[in-house]
Amino acid sequence: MSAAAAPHLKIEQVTKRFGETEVLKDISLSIPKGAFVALLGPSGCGKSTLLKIIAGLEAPSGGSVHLGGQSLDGVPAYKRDIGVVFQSYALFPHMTVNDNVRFGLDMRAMPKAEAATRVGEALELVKLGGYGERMPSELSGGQQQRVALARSLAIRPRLLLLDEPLSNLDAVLRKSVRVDIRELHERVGATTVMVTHDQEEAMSMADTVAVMAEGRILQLGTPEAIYERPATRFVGGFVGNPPASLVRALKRFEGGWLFGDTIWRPEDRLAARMDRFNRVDLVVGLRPERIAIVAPDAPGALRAEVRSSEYLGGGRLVHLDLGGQKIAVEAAGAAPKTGTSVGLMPDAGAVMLFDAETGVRLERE
Ligand SMILES: Nc1ncnc2c1ncn2[C@@H]1O[C@H](COP(=O)(O)OP(=O)(O)OP(=O)(O)O)[C@@H](O)[C@H]1O
Repeated sequence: MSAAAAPHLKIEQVTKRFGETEVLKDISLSIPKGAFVALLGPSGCGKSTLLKIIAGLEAPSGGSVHLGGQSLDGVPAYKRDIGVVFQSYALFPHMTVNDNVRFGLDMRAMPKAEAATRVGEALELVKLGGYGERMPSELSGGQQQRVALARSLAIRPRLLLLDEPLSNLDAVLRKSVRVDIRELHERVGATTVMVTHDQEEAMSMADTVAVMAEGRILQLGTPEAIYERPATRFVGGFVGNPPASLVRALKRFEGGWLFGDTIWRPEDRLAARMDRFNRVDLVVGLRPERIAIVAPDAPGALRAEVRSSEYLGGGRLVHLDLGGQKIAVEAAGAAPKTGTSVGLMPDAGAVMLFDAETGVRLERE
């Protein structure tokens, strides 16, 4: 491998135990220079622990971490040249914005004039030039988070780690800071690893997403790949807003599948796909935005009963009962009446088929 192609951050077979509990199980991940990677997973899956191991705030039980080709084994956190932004922005309340941003530079005993230039540059980067003399209490939550980012960037880190950077912000600010951080990444190109449990954040900000569960990486890929081709039922049911509905189907006869107490005869091409696996039991993943509501007796439609609907501004999310299983469908126009039967016509190309036992997606490329 040429030096240029070597990964900037390389995590190899990292494990972590706390007493008897193994919270990270054989994690390997290679991240090229300039990438923005999100570690996405539910609470407790080990993503913060992995971030702390990279930062040097926790030691791994096994495996290794290399940055820029150099082993970080035994290198203390402050010597790693890694910038970390935590969810609580942890600004010093009694210090001005300038002094907060300069903090890491003072720790490195940088000459005053050079430090002042760096502070100015970092505040410009986060669009807070002119705010240097303010106290943190005179800034909004989003601005405070940007000061925390500037503080991390001022040291020109080899790696930027973001631990749930938006979770202390309200819903509106969260969306604008999300765009700010992404645009900052486009301009600065700092290699970034962000931890989040919010799939929308991960999918919209990062260019590579690592979906984690129970101490393992289940899938690593672009947001598009993870959305279009989830490796497992867990990933399909975790990403997407709202995520895919996962319904269990039992084969009744060639071309006829039972969902609870409802028989479905999918259109020929889809029926052939489903029959091909010669299984009696499948989990079918259906994306709410890839299903049309049609007449209940339309050929190839699934029959379901409307339970409720939510108005979402641009459309509605209709919740239905499919032979005792839940399914959600995005619909434009008026809400279908609760209690009525409708037909659901999935876009055959977007139907995902999973092994009911292992959860692994069938038809993997
Ligand atoms: N210092 C510790 N001692 C013992 N157990 C710990 C310690 N730190 C974390 N754990 C446990 O390790 C598991 C993973 O924790 P971690 O914080 O990495 O998860 P997470 O995916 O970041 O979750 P969250 O989003 O809730 O922070 C959890 O079960 C947690 O209780």
